[in-house]
Amino acid sequence: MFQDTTRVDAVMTRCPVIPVLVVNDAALARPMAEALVAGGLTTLEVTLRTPCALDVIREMSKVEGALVGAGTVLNADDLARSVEAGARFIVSPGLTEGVAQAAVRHDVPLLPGIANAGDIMRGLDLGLTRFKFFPATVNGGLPALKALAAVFGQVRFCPTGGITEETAPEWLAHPAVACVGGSWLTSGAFDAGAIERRATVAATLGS
Ligand SMILES: O=C(O)C(=O)C[C@H](O)[C@H](O)COP(=O)(O)O
Repeated sequence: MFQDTTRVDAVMTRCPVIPVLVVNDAALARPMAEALVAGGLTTLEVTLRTPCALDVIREMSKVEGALVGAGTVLNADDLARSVEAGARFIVSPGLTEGVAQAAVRHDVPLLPGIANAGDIMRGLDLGLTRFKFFPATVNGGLPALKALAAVFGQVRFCPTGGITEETAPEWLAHPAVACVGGSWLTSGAFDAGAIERRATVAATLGS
């Protein structure tokens, strides 16, 4: 299997931060996406962790400038439903052959989660070189990523899990880190102004 690295890189390098979104109310999808895009974050990961997630993907995809993908994709069915709803990239917490094959079948960029060297080696065997490092902070943090990056020179990462506005810059400073993911942009009660302000800060991190 072969992954078109250029397409995954296009997803990973648009913005330094990918907001990881858990949206419980589809009515909030558009205003939330608009606030993030207004702040400069245009790559949006909608987790399939709420019943309305596919509707959220549909709604957010209507926002001009937004590149909307699906997160928490656990199997080939999740992936197919996400693509059908309009997801333009797929993020999974771990790496399975089923999800990797489905991404090739549906011709959609995939960012699968890895946690160790063995995961990365299985990914390389499947033709993958771009991974989400998950859960990043509890999994050894930046020292662990540095150790993995030293071995796998061709690999690029999107660390996710436990990263904050304060800690994102130290991750982004590592050359193997293309972007980071995080839920801090939209945490708390919905507040479009606060989301836009946080996005504005996040959009310039690492530059
Ligand atoms: O559902 C997924 O696939 C995930 O990516 C899990 C978490 O939503 C992210 O790891 C965000 O973690 P925090 O920024 O620490 O809240």
